[in-house]
Amino acid sequence: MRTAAVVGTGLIGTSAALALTGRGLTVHLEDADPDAARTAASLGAGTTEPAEGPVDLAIIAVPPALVGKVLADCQRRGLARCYTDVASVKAGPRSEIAALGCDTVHYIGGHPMAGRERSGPLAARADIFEGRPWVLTPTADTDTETLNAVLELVALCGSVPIVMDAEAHDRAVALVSHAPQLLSSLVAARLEKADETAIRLSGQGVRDVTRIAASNPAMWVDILSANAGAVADVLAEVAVDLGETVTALRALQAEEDAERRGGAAGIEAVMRRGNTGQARIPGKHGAPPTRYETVAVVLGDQPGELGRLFGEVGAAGVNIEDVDIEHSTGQQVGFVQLSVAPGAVRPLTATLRASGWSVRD
Ligand SMILES: NC(=O)C1=CN([C@@H]2O[C@H](COP(=O)(O)OP(=O)(O)OC[C@H]3O[C@@H](n4cnc5c(N)ncnc54)[C@H](O)[C@@H]3O)[C@@H](O)[C@H]2O)C=CC1
Ligand SMILES: O=C(O)C(=O)Cc1ccc(O)cc1
Repeated sequence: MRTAAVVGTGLIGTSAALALTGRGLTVHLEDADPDAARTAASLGAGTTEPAEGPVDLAIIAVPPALVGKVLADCQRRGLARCYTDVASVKAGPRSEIAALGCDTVHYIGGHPMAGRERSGPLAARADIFEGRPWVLTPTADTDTETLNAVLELVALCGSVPIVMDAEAHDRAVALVSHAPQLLSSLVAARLEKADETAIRLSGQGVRDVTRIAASNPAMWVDILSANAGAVADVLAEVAVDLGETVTALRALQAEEDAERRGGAAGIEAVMRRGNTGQARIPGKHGAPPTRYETVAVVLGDQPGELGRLFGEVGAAGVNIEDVDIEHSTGQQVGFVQLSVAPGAVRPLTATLRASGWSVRD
């Protein structure tokens, strides 16, 4: 594949375009909003000049409800030899594509399972897809050339292809993406009118749970409108669990010992089910979950400290698997949690302490 077109140069379109230009492809950028396409081009994502002939692959990166219409329009113009999209839901767009009479031989649905809580080209990054699943939903008649073109796109973006049926995809993302998005928003909504003194106490837990609550509401209305039933099914089950959890918490306040024990058992059960579910989430690159342990280092809030710390960890021959940085309100220090292989915790702690770092026990 040598040439591509990206139609819709928001977060996902521009990120894919950056990944492709980074690998030497020529990418033609289009957007209904010319400013978005110009911004993407200025970031190095490609050119706003139209292609002279059909490109190898067009990537349609517009809101889910517009995928059918935009695909039909691109095919009418003969923009590309093969087409894919990146919409977060797959069954609705597929029905629309069929209803509009699009060419489904040269089209394959796609959904990179990676994103950010921000929108627009300025939030784009070439590396957001690395190691992440990229779902492909071929139609019954998608041809091999189209499948190969999109497999090349997925490989160039560093993602892992997973072929799925569109309905199965939509049920899966209701569980792992769409319901979690709403639950994150619901937890964050509790903070809307909370007392400032309470908000100031926010630590890493509430930050982790509410990160995606910063997402763009308009985009999520589009996504949820196209998967409302499946998401409602998941949330109805959560509502049952919530009801039982509230009952267990009330029981914890009871006078009677037996009732309090029942409450504690209920809470323990929900925590244990959570432990089991959380442990099933795969680690980086879709690998089975790996248990890492953390080394927590206190860091002065000054330029270059993080780089110096990473340099020392690297020199000690330890691979950093993940990093979390926690700032304490009103203090000039932060805590850096380095996730490392369990066997590396003791030697790394000793090495860092020996060179003057403050490592928490
Ligand atoms: N944001 C995320 O984390 C993820 C989003 N997706 C999917 O990617 C697609 C794009 O989402 P984002 O990049 O986040 O949205 P975005 O809002 O950042 O970008 C969408 C772009 O499409 C353009 N657009 C709208 N109508 C158009 C038309 N008719 N022709 C050409 N351009 C048009 C808009 O002007 C905008 O620049 C959506 O289908 C979304 O479901 C997939 C994975 C993750
Ligand atoms: O930010 C995250 O963790 C996400 O999971 C973002 C995301 C949003 C929408 C998608 O269709 C896929 C991924």
